[in-house]
Amino acid sequence: MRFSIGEATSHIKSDASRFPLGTCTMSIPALLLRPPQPLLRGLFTGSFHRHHCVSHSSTPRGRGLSCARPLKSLGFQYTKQMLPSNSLRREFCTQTTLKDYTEELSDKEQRLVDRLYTGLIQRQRACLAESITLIESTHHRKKDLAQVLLQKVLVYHREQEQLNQGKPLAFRVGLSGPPGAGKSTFIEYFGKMLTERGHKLSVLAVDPSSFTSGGSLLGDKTRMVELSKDLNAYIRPSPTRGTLGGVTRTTNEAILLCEGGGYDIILIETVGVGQSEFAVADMVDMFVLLLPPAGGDELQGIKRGIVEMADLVAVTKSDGDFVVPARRIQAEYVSALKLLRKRSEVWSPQVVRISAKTGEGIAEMWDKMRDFQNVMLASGELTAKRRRQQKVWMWNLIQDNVLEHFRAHPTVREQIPLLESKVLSGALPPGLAADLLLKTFQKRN
Ligand SMILES: Nc1nc2c(ncn2[C@@H]2O[C@H](COP(=O)(O)OP(=O)(O)OP(=O)(O)O)[C@@H](O)[C@H]2O)c(=O)[nH]1
Repeated sequence: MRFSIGEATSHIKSDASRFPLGTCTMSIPALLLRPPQPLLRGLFTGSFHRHHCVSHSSTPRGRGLSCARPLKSLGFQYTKQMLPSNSLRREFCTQTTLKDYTEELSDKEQRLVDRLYTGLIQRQRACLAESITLIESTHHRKKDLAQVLLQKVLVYHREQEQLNQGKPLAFRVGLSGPPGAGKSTFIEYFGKMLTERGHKLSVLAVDPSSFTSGGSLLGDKTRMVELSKDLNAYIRPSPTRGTLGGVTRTTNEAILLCEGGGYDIILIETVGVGQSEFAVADMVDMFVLLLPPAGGDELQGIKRGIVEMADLVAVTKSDGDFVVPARRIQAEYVSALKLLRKRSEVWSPQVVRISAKTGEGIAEMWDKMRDFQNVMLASGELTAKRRRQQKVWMWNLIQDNVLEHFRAHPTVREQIPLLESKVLSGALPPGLAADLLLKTFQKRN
């Protein structure tokens, strides 16, 4: 009896909620949400064909172990709890072969993926840049190729983490602050300090305005002139494609590529006035907020929620005439943070003062960041946080995908304007309109 991994992955997807966190170790690559055809085929060439998932009569039904090897070689790690019942295991393994419904990657495509992957893990910046461009592509075939590449990188990433005694390969830091807070001046100084200390730093700038303006303000290299010339630093704008899910997906995937490319500190920069920092906070180990030594008015744009997410607040420009206001802001935030709900058992958010002009406080700030990383790692909170983030990431992608499918459904699309106008005019309650649309969607699915 033959079974398909394609079916199996969709099974994992539909049953994800049945496997409680902690009973299974499974990375949830984006591909599970819309397994692209060439991806699946790309993954299963080689070992899959050799370990073809055929359940012979001698194989006890339900053991399902004949599929373990190919799955594992793809980076799907699981424990027995992932296959809790015989029937589930049977379903998992009783399908048609993947080969039957996937086409081959063309030689050219295979060569492209291989070249990017090899270049990436050999730490070639050009290959990293090209790989990120590939994952950002909206072209459907390129999106598929990107997923093949990502899955390869994910497997490599996991191997490297195992070699590193299970410790994360990189420290992921989110950095936010209002316009003019001094983010780029800080990153320039901080980045140089880190590369001089032997680190490899990647700066991914998430710029919500880039979608509408067509440009990338944060990723603009003129903002960090010195750092952009540094061979141990890589600066990259991360366009959002206008959706929160867009931020999550592209940036998350870019993080993975940067880590695969040997960068051990990943800085994700956002402007702290929109929604993107909330998405970014769900993909970093530590969230740092930069605040200028300014009065309430200038900080109006900063959302309260952002302060609550901060593990460290740095008051910038603490030099010259700004020292006094910087001290005042520091004291205000120390008091404010005390009132916030504790988010960690081992870490309380701190407030420091820095100057990227004089360099004062920046080495100390880095020490605090390392302290954070160490205590969070030692307590297990960092690992738990990363696991939670994987789940959030998965659900963000599901939400995005489901909504996209829903809106693209021909009958639903046809009915939306009418039902919307009825809701607007008060002729139909929103709940009923939603039910009607959902029923239409379900009927055709
Ligand atoms: N005195 C002083 N000025 C600073 C410091 N850091 C930045 N500035 C100044 O503050 C202004 C804004 O700095 P940027 O680094 O461009 O701020 P940003 O947060 O990147 O701004 P956006 O690019 O608009 O988001 C510039 O004029 C800097 O020269 C500092 O440590 N001390």
